[in-house]
Amino acid sequence: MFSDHLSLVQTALTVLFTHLTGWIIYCLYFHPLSTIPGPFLASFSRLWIVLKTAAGDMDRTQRALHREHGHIVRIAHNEVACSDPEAIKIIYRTKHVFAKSDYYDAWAPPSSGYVGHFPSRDEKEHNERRRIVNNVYSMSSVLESEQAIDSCTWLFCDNMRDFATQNSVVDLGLWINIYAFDVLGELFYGNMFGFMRERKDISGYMNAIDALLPAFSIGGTVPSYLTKPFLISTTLFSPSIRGALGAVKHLEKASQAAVTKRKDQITNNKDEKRDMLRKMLDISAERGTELDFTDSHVFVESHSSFFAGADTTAIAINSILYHLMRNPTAYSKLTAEVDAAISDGTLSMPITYREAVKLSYLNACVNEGMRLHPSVGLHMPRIVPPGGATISGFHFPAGYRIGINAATVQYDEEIFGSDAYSFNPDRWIKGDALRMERAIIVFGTGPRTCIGKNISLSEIYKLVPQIVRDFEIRLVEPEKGWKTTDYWFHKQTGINVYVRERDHGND
Ligand code: HEM
Repeated sequence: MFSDHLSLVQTALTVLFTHLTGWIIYCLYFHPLSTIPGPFLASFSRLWIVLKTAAGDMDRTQRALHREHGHIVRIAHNEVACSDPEAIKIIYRTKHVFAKSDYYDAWAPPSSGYVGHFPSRDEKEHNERRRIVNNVYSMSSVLESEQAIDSCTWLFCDNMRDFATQNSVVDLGLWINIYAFDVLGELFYGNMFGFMRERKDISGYMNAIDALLPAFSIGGTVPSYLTKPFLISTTLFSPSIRGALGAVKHLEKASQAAVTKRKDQITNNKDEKRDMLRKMLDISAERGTELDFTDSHVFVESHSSFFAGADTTAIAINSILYHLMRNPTAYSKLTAEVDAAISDGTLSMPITYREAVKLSYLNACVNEGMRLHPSVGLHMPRIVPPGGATISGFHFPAGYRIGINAATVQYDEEIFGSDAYSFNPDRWIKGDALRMERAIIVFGTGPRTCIGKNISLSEIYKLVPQIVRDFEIRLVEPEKGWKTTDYWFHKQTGINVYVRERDHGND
């Protein structure tokens, strides 16, 4: 009896071993991607990409891999990372698109309807749904709410003044983050959520996003049949994920209540604000039936902006300010440019977006801060469409995954020069800016490019010069770098600063 069991186990192990050996040999020598270099573990499984994503430093890992192997690296048996600037226009093209891969399924809410712009993988449906709201996100539409952004900027500066008087250490990263949440509250609900007023992470929402990001990033990289079980088991076994989901639910309820309240005010003619929420409610009221754009779509649109838009914007602003603090020459040049523009009247107070974008050195600092530390630090995977594609000299059959990480392509030394790893805003003034711009994918590109880009740019171009004008900020421990974690959002922590209010006398 015992020996029967033993031989059964032996047979099973032999079958397993033979199958695994056969699979590895196939992947290494006969698979369509077999000639592409990369880590051994990645060549026959998805284990490498899962483990490296879980480590939270894929940006550095991928840069090292591309330095070693070139533009094309196999990061799973069926997936490739590409760092070739020339490939951007192929992989993220607008016609015969490379659809989003199943990575994005992990980010989709459990829903039978449209899952939202970001996770949607049905390119046709996405295109139709996005067209309904595109105008609401245009720069002219966002700037109709410029005063709302100003009110957040004033509150931010008031708090900084307080800290300056107290000479206390400020966690700048946290403050920029809560600023970005409050701006979205103003734009999408006509009300700040009160993060800055309360000086805290309301309902633990920021912590909730931090807890969910690793689960979604890893859930997207495991084989697709494991995505759901992985997400369910993390919910069951991780108290922090359960807590995070509770916080998200809480904010969802608050958002729903805000939408309902606004609708009531509109019905009673007590609402004159032309913010994003109002514009979307108007679309729903006027053409909702024809477009199938109901209040619940409006709610998803507003709520998902919180998830997608606050951290990303904060990461960009943090990167610009952090690099300026570590590069005193650049910081002084920017301060001089802003001061001069205020003195000669080309920049008003409060600083307007349209005036700020005309400042060349500010532009250079913004571009350089987002180039060196893109807010999304993982590659954006797509599926090679029918017919296949030739990219960087390799032919890829249909169905395989390929993507580019902004944190690799934006370090390309051919394009950005041998100092591509350094913060050097002057490259945007002295170098070939158009050529460099073509290699920048901070906001993605093609049909899935970021819908909230104009919101972020207006925040960045208004807040950064305002801070530079009103304050002098310096790192508490300049020799100590920030800490970063890369779970799609490439977040920084440890940007502790001293703030001093600048004295402009009578100028
Ligand atoms: C500096 C700030 C931001 C950065 C760097 C950024 C980055 C990106 C990137 C790289 C993508 C493309 C992802 C992909 O192709 O896989 C994207 C898409 C998206 N972003 Fe942003 N984002 C920012 C701000 C915002 C804001 C403020 C919002 C909302 C208010 C937003 C909402 C979205 C949405 C909904 C998508 C999906 C678009 C689609 O597929 O149609 N983002 N973003």
